[in-house]
Amino acid sequence: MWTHLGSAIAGLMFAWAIFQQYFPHQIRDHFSRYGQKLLGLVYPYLQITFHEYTGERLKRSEVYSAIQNYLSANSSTNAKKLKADVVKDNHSVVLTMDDHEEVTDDFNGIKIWWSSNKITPQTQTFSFYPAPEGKRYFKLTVHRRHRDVITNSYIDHVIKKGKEIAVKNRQRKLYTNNTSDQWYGWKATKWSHVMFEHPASFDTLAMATKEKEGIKKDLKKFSQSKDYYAKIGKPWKRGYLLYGPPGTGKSTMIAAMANLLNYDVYDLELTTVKDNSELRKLLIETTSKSMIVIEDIDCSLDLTGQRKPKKEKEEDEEEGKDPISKKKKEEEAERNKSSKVTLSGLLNFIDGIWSACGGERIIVFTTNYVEKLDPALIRRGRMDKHIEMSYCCFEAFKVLAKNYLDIESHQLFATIQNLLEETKMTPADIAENLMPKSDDEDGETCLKKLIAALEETKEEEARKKSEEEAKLKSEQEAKEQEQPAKEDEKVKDNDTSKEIKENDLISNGKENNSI
Ligand SMILES: Nc1ncnc2c1ncn2[C@@H]1O[C@H](COP(=O)(O)OP(=O)(O)OP(=O)(O)O)[C@@H](O)[C@H]1O
Ligand SMILES: [Mg+2]
Repeated sequence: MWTHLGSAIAGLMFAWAIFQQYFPHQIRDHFSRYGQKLLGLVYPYLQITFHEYTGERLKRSEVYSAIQNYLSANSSTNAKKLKADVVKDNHSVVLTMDDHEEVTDDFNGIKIWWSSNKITPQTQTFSFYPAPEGKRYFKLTVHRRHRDVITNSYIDHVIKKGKEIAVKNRQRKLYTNNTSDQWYGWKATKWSHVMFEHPASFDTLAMATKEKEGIKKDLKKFSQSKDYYAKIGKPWKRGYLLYGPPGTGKSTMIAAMANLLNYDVYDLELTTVKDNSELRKLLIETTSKSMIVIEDIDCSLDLTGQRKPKKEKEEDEEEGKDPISKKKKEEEAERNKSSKVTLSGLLNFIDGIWSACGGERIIVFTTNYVEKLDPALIRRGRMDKHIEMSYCCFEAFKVLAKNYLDIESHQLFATIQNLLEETKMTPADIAENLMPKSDDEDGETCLKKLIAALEETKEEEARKKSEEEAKLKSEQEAKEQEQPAKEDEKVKDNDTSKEIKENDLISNGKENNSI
């Protein structure tokens, strides 16, 4: 019976195809409605299509991408024709279904057919531009009696699994913003990117264990709190302020954070952003699961909203000598004249309505001078967590010794611990000393080298301290010497003014008498 029904359907479909091809469209239109209905009565299958591009702005459909990922995982054993895409460090190859291929899937015993299709546009005119790509879509076919299972749970299952596969396959990116004159023309992009391949992790980050664990916990909690943020009615984002002297690991920490959460990084150079509206356009283009980083925020924007290019002082010295750098500097100054990213613009970006688009974002500011920042910029709620990156403590040193020398304990550690408590050395300097410079430098030699460097720093600090104390003392003495001299002058001044007053009185009296 099923074979008869099958051939009847095939016959009907064939007749339908002939009809579509040879009859004028007026007649076709007239019959098509009835034809579809008739076919619908006997055709026992349900078909659902998922197009690659949807909406007027031709945004690539997330559902389509998820299905593509899901099917790639299933189809490589199933489909006969596969397409190869190279992903992740250009090393691994992901196979996806080729156009016009069909695969089957099984969901709780239900058989589902998936086909990948492409509608190629028919262009008759000659054009210099490459022919537009066809419109791709996936078609799901299943028996009608499973309609509820498919629409209620199977499609959700496919999308969820597809997204998980995407996260696993994803090669993360490091974006930097382009200047707006690069935003126009062919292939205009607001952000350029390279693959994000920084090796830093929380394991290799040198800092006190308790603090480190606290930050890791905070980040993990944030990334799993989608529902919580929705419940309290706040956009799903969190601000981090990293502050501390140069070389204490602020940039390293950002890389470790991105690696922990598997996020992209948008490194926003504010000095090249013309105004608030440009800033908004840039940020709207950022995707979720990302970190937006503004390094050295104190150099990028001053409190009045006037822009200051980075490393201005260093360039000033060079500028006089070199005509090229002078020209560059003039151009930069010209650009900055028209730059109007203001503090309020930046605050809007942090907590404005549109900053919530997409969600799951971490905003990080770094600075060497936290005291220079406007309190409005860093108040809790905007920069939710303030992290001080400071000079190397013993716990941080132990991480570095393990990373650089594979040493977890050593008799010299006690000396190093004492010295670290008495001196201020950044993890960057410690790391530099611990790194073997030649093959014959073993772990112990490097530790001794570090001890020597720490002792030198300690002496230097002591010398500076005593110099400062001597300076303070001499200033104090100078002040004290000035004091009696001033008081003498005051007394003298008082005497003279008394004399003048007395003289005035005498002369006034004379005048009065004369009247
Ligand atoms: N806490 C740390 N843990 C591990 N390595 C560190 C740490 N701090 C510094 N380093 C090492 O020192 C180098 C410089 O550190 P990093 O660039 O992170 O410092 P920074 O605080 O961002 O400095 P700046 O304020 O100048 O930007 C890094 O490449 C890293 O190797
Ligand atoms: Mg840095």
